[in-house]
Amino acid sequence: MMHLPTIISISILLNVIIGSFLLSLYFLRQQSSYLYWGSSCLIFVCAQIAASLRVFIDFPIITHYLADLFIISAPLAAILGIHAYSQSDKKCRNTCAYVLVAAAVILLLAFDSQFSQLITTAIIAACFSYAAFALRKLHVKRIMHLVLLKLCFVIHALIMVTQFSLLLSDYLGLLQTDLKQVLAVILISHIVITTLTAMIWPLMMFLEHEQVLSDLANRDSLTGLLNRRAFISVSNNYLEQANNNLTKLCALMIDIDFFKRVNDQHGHETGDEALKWVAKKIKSQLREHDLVARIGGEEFAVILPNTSQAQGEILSERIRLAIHNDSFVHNHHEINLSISIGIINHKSGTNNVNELLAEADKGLYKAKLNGRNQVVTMAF
Ligand SMILES: Nc1nc2c(ncn2[C@@H]2O[C@H](COP(=O)(O)OP(=O)(O)OP(=O)(O)O)[C@@H](O)[C@H]2O)c(=O)[nH]1
Repeated sequence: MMHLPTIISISILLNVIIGSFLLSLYFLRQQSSYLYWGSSCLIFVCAQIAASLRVFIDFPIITHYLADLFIISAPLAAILGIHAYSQSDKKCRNTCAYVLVAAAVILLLAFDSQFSQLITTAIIAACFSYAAFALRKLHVKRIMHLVLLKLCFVIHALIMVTQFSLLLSDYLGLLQTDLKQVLAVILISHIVITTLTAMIWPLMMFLEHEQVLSDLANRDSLTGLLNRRAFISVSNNYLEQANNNLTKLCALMIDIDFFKRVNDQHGHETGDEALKWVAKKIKSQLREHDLVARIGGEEFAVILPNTSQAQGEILSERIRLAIHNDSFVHNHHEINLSISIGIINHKSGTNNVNELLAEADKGLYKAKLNGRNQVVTMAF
């Protein structure tokens, strides 16, 4: 059997560290989800300290009543944290306050009886079930962390439902056995899983914000493709590798034909949707390690590593046909789009991707002059 005081001490320490970290993030970024989650960790610490005092003092208003209120407040604060992240915490704040006030009144009438434990357990079981449900509102890219968090809440809710059933059976005199051991195991699970939940949340938030910052710096916000700066930086690495390994690499410059007409005839919003559609079409024809970026208004660039000129031409033709043979449909309007492509195969020793793109651009210019909707290959 695990040593309960040791587990409580470790949990208090971890929750103090995580809670303080989240509160300092709140003061730095002024995002209330950090305030709620930080408070949730510190309230849970207060709950553990108040409940642990039962061994030393006989003062149930603190060791039972206050401890129970803290135990209920911790998941309520976590729920507010979830809603604050999806900016829907205003309505939820009142509901949480009502639950807390109702619990405070009911527990005041029964805080020194077995009944208080039943009420506390029922409320936190409901809180954890709701928290798992509320997570659906979070739009995060790291699904794995979200699944883990949901799992923690669901397991926690199940543990609390088990405790509630045992306590109720005992209260009604249906059980002949001593519940002490089982309740101790449930208590340990409650402490461990709360601490685990407190650890997953900041990790998920941290990685999520890193992703947002990285996207802001490296991605085109309309299409989600790389922007010019990130594209040039990664392409130069690809070029260096191609030179070192003596492998072939192709660069493509792609431009949508007569795109001004799309904007003029259907409006800028339709033009934006058309850009997204073309970006998707281009990406759908590429391999995972090919690079694609939107480097200008209606201009895209592609780098194909480990690709010979013949392979690059086949792929360019595939991209062109994917757009030419399909129609972009928006607001019930069917719009036929086409693209022109300039392609160049790199010459060993070329170490600046801008040189390659300039050559591919010459091919693109020729394709436009020749009547558009075609691929033109350039050679060094
Ligand atoms: N909707 C939308 N339009 C854009 C964006 N960036 C550039 N454009 C438009 O793209 C059009 C580009 O037009 P042009 O450079 O004249 O070329 P084009 O009409 O595509 O003709 P060719 O390239 O010669 O075939 C302009 O009307 C720009 O306003 C954007 O982010 N969204």
